[in-house]
Parts: sequence; structure tokens; C-alpha cells
Amino acid sequence: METVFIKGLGLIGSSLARAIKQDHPQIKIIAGDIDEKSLLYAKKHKIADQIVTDMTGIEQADYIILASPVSQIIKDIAILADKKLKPGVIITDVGSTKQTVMQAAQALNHRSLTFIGGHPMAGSHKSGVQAGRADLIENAYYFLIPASKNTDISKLTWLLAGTNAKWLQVTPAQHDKIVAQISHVPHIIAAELVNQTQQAFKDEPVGMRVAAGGFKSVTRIAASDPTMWSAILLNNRELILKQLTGYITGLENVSTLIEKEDRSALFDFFKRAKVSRESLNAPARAPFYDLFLNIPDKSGEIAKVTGILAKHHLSIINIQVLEVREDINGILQLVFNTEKARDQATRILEKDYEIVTR
Ligand SMILES: NC(=O)c1ccc[n+]([C@@H]2O[C@H](COP(=O)([O-])OP(=O)(O)OC[C@H]3O[C@@H](n4cnc5c(N)ncnc54)[C@H](O)[C@@H]3O)[C@@H](O)[C@H]2O)c1
Ligand SMILES: O=C(O)C(=O)C[C@]1(C(=O)O)C=C[C@@H](O)C=C1
Repeated sequence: METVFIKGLGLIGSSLARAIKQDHPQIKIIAGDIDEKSLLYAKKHKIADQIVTDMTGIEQADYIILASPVSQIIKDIAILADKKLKPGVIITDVGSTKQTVMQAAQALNHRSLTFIGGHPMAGSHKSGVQAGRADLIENAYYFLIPASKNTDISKLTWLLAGTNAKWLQVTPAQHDKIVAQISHVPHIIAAELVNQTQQAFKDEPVGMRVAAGGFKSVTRIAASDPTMWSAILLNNRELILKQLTGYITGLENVSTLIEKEDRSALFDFFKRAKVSRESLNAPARAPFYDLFLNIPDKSGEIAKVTGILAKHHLSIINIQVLEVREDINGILQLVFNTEKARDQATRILEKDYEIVTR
């Protein structure tokens, strides 16, 4: 029986525990947390099999998941570097910054311990074990940063397969640059907007109460955990400062446009944002695989082609006839959703038809 030790059984740690339990019920989960109430909740709801307030039992673990605030993850890595651990153990974390974590993980190199930095790009402004869900990370990107080029990530992705996350390998620097812009700076903006609004409404208590969709959707993340966010900001300082400066400059530019009553520039400002926002997370166009056949312009010919494909259990997702003129052969375009299906169809149909390359 394999064992997973999760240190920090809050929103993310408990979501991973739930997903692991669902996918691999045979795996034993030991949860380590300083918050006893969270541990008791986890035990009661069968999220963890064993609960500890320290690292007891970590030496039995085949996998160690560090899921406390980033500053604590870094301290835990240093502790693990000198601890007796099971040979072959895979250590990962879920911290929201990666350069300082991967730097700390170098302390594990001398013992040939496998460290794979991790960061699921899903979460919530809610924290704690009760907020966790097995499907929290479903369909979300999950950054993986192996400590070395030769690190095998397959055991870790097997363990976490129940999350149904989309794995994405990046460098620590790439990771921190991306998340500074799309996660860290937005959290600062949301928090400051709430603080500034609170200040602006000191003499207008009804102001906050009437806040509607706009204010609420921009500031939802201002309710996130302060301990977690101060740790993130201090672990990605330089990139956050750089991107925050860019944002402040942007705000100053808009102020100037308002001052100058530059309607067309303001229109352009909102237009650019609207276009970008509307294409956010747009699914990449699924690749299609085309096959072009030269077919005689005879009745029943298309049915013959589709009949051959059906006989070989090959399904097409689109079909159309191109360049058809009387008495002249037509080009039949067949569209498949996999390269394998298109290649198989090519091999079968080339016996009866000329394949046209385009
Ligand atoms: N919240 C999110 O949206 C989100 C998303 C992705 C990654 N992360 C990262 O995941 C990590 C955990 O975040 P979370 O949202 O689950 O926070 P959380 O507050 O819900 O959980 C953190 C847990 O760590 C425990 N903890 C704190 N110090 C500890 C210590 N010294 N030893 C053991 N346990 C300790 C806390 O008691 C708590 O149970 C953070 O590093 C965060 O940056 C968060
Ligand atoms: O959905 C939210 O509330 C989040 O803030 C999740 C969120 C983010 O999108 O910034 C927060 C921190 C992470 O490290 C990853 C995801």
C-alpha cells in the first residue's frame, strides 16, 4: 500500500487528498497540519486516514505534498533535506510561486531526492479544509516544474490523475512571470480597491452596501487569505513590482485621457480590453485532418466512399464536394478528427481513388 503525506490540509491540500482518495482508494493519506480542528474534520470526513500535527510518519511516505503557505513550504523543504525519508520518495508542492521554491529544493539534490514543483491554476478566495473539493482543479492548468531535465513526472501525474487537471511544464522564471501578471497583481488590485473604497465611503456607509455585480466581480478575490497572499508577494517580489509599475502607469495614462476628455482614446482603451477579455480562455481550435479525393462525378459515388469508411469503422466529422463541374471529376474533401483516422482512410481509399495533395 502506498502512502501520501500532505503537509497543510487546507483548500488545496484537502482538494488533492479528496481527488487522490477518489481515484486511488487503496492509498493511505497522512495529513499534517498545525490546525487540529482541520485535522479532526479531515479524519471525520475520511479525507485523511491518519492525522498528525507535525511530520510524524513522513518517513513512510512514497509521495510528499507540501501545501501550506509558500514561506512554510520553503522551510519544510529545508527540514526534509535533513530528514530520514523513504528511498524513491517523490516530493512536490502546490505553492503559488516557483523560483524561490525551486531554489530551496536544490537542498534536496545532494540526496538524489525527486522534487517536482507544482502549482494548480485553480482555487478560491475561500480557505481551509471545509472549502476543498475533489473537482476543484478539474480542467484547470496545473504547472509542473521538474527539478531536473531527467526527472520523471509520470508517477506524480498518475497520483494526481483524479484531479483531471491539464499538465503544463514551464520554467520557474516563466511560471513566476505569468502568475505575477494574471494572479498576483490582480489580487493586489482587488484588495486595494476594497481598501480604497472603504476609505472613500467613511462618511457614506450605504455606499458599500449597494455594491453590485461590477464591484463584486472585480473584488471577489480580495476576500482571500492574508497569510497566504503576503507569503506569495514576498516570494515573487521583483516581477510583481515590475508588473505593478506597468499597471500604475496604465492607470495614470487613463487619468490623463479623462482629464483631456479624449473620447476616441478612451473608446480605444475599452475596446482593446473588451476584445482581449472576450478571447480569454477561448479553446484553441481543435485540429482537423483533411483528405482530398478525386472522384468521378457520378451519382452514388459519395455514398460509395462513405460506405467504405463505415465498413472500416472510420468516422468523418465533415464532408464536402469542391470544384464540381459537369463531366469533370470532383474533389471530395473528407475531414477526420485524428491524424491516425485520416492516414488509415488514405490507405484504404487510395486503392479506388486518386488522392489529391493540397
Ligand atoms: N487558494 C488558492 O486559490 C490557491 C491556488 C493554488 C495554489 N495555492 C497555494 O496552495 C498553498 C495552500 O493554499 P490554500 O489555499 O490551500 O490555503 P489554506 O489556508 O486553505 O490552507 C493552508 C493550510 O496550511 C496549514 N498550515 C499553515 N502553516 C502550517 C505549518 N507550519 N505546518 C502545517 N500546516 C500549516 C494551515 O493550517 C491550513 O490548513 C499555498 O502555498 C498557496 O499559495 C493556493
Ligand atoms: O479563484 C480564485 O479565487 C483564485 O484566486 C485562484 C488563483 C488565481 O486565479 O489567482 C489564486 C492563487 C493561485 O495560486 C491560483 C489560482
